[in-house]
Amino acid sequence: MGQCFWESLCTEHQIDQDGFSIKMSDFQREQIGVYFEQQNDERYKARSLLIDGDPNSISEIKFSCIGNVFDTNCFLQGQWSAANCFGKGRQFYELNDLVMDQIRILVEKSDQLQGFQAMRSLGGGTGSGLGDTLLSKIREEYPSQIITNFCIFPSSYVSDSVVEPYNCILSLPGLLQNQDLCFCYDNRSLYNIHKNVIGKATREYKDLNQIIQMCMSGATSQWRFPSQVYNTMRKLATNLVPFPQLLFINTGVAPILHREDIINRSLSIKEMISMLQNNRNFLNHNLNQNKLIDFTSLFIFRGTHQNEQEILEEIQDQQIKTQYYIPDNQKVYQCNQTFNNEFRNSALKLENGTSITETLKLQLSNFQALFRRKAFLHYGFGDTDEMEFTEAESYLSDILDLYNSYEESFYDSQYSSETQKNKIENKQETSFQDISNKFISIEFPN
Ligand SMILES: Nc1nc2c(ncn2[C@@H]2O[C@H](COP(=O)(O)OP(=O)(O)OP(=O)(O)O)[C@@H](O)[C@H]2O)c(=O)[nH]1
Repeated sequence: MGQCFWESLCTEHQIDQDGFSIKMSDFQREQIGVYFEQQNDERYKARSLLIDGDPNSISEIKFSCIGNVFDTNCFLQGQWSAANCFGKGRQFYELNDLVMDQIRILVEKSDQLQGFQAMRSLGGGTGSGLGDTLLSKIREEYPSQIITNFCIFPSSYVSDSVVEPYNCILSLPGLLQNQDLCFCYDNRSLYNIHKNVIGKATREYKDLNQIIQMCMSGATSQWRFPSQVYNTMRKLATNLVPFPQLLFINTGVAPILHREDIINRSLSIKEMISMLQNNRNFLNHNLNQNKLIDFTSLFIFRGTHQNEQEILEEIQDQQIKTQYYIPDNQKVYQCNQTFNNEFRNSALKLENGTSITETLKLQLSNFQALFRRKAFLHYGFGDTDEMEFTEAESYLSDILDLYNSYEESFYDSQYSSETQKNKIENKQETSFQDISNKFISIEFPN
């Protein structure tokens, strides 16, 4: 996932395998310092650390085509894997200090720190456990900085490890306490997208990651290229997260087609918006589409600039089914830089709303199916005791209740405003009063 992301960045900013710029345009250069640091020899180095318990996946990146874009100090690895266990991932004590030292060095090298971006999977022991420890250490040392997470949610469709729901749920309390924004990519939905939309049932990470690559490249494009809309991590986080703790972002992608079909195809805005209305194009599927509400959303269009007013009108026209909890909290950002320099145009919808709940509910029920039977606990979960399992379970249940209460309050307020409206209309008929402005009041739950 990390490799895909950095490959995209190198392609879109015209950086070659050794870190040299190849005909970089001013547009591509202007914000390049956000992700790359220019060395004295003109080469660009990624501002990144690659961390793992065991050396295998790190070696893969080190010897890949983008291996030279990373500084040798960026690769931080232990000697063994966390064996799919959250508690063991938290016990990589020797890595903690190493990583924090390198983070301090990277922070010192930056002129204007925007925040931290983490990429990890929640199903394995290292991504969940070590990720949890490191992010809480970062929060402790840099409390005012924004922390953005790009997380993969596990699925039995893709992985063979049965204890992944434990790791995922155990890592959620830390995620909610220490982070500001979390982009969620559900492996079950990614598998379904490949099977149902592209027509190729695959469990191969390289296939699943192609869609993730498009999402991550798009979601970070407003920081990487000159932009007026949410051009820092903080602006994106403050505008996409209206309620603390409801910080999970779902992503819709258009187009999702065979790569060969996409490259030479130009899609109209209307076609892309229509694709983004379809639940099948989201990285967290939710079948309960009619009842969903959006708190906030950002549409990102990549490719040739279009008239923004027309885009907004098209969104309004097509979004008959989507319900908005907060009025006017829907923004559009257009980026001339195309995805990977190969798509003519593409679009994303970053959405904070109740569509994410299906992924969370599924993880919770998979966790409960194991935990009720105390299954696999005898393998030992490192320093994690049963109380921590129970607390993590109730933490997520509370979050789901919160989503539910927002949904209910929205539909209650809609119902009461409908009743109000009917009353007003009845009154109009009899008294012929001119009521020009009708306001809909929205009640916020406690
Ligand atoms: N989509 C996608 N999922 C991945 C990828 N790599 C791992 N996963 C998923 O992430 C989970 C396991 O993560 P790993 O990265 O193998 O585990 P880890 O975090 O290194 O932890 P340990 O192996 O226990 O040390 C499983 O659910 C995998 O299906 C990837 O490149 N793409």
